Amino acid sequence: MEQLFELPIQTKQRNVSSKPYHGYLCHNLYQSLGIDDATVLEKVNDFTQQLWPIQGNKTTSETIHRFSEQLWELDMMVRRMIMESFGLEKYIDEHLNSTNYLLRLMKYTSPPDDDDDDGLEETKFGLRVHTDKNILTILHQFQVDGLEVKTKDEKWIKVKPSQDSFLVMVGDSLGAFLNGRLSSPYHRVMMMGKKTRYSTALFSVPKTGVIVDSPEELIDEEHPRIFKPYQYDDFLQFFQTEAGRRAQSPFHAFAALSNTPL
Ligand SMILES: O=C(O)CCC(=O)C(=O)O
Ligand SMILES: [Fe+2]
Repeated sequence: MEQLFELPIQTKQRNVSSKPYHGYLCHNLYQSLGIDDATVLEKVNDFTQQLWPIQGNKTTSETIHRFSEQLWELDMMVRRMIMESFGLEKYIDEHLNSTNYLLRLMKYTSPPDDDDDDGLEETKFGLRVHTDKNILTILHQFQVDGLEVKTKDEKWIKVKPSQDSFLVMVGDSLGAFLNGRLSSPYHRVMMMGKKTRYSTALFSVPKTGVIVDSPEELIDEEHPRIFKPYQYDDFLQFFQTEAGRRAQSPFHAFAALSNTPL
């Protein structure tokens, strides 16, 4: 991670993707590199080739690929368990095959010194409050904490850093697929101390063209359909619009069939 982020900004900016928000991102304390289809070695090689055009970087490619493959296994295991717990066995294969994987490597620098307390919160945001838009996210924060998750009763929980544990987070698209049986939690990153923070996230993302729709087993009189069927890329497009960016819950603004916030 250190080696990647030490590269000059012009180099990191060569990490581009055809999908919005899938390449290099940089704002305030946050920087992030994105690797589309990180479970496919050739695609990881394309990424390292973007950064090191002459000879690529075999060691980095292999490390990223091995890491992604193991997280991919975990992602599939968790999704399988979730589907089984809702009696959706017959959809498991189709569901597991309906996603690609985006790996994000993230670096957060420590906030500037600020002795007076005014406006302090603002400067400490590593990542603003959001829900993930995809299916499932497998997060890892290595040594420095910062990730906070909001509970249903509106309390912020700090996630303790751990070298050997991962956090599994439900995304909007899994919530929609399950007709609201699980919901995507709001979360954010707050940078408090003086240390640089590194984290990683593997996102399972609906493939282009796949319609995210709830199985009929999850829809009945007691559980009416909450979201319209949609294509993930259309949601990303919406998120790029003014209305999408301004909405408190962009996903709700895009796909909810009723106006009552969840
Ligand atoms: O860095 C983290 O721990 C969280 C990252 C995150 O929430 C995201 O990339 O969606
Ligand atoms: Fe997130």
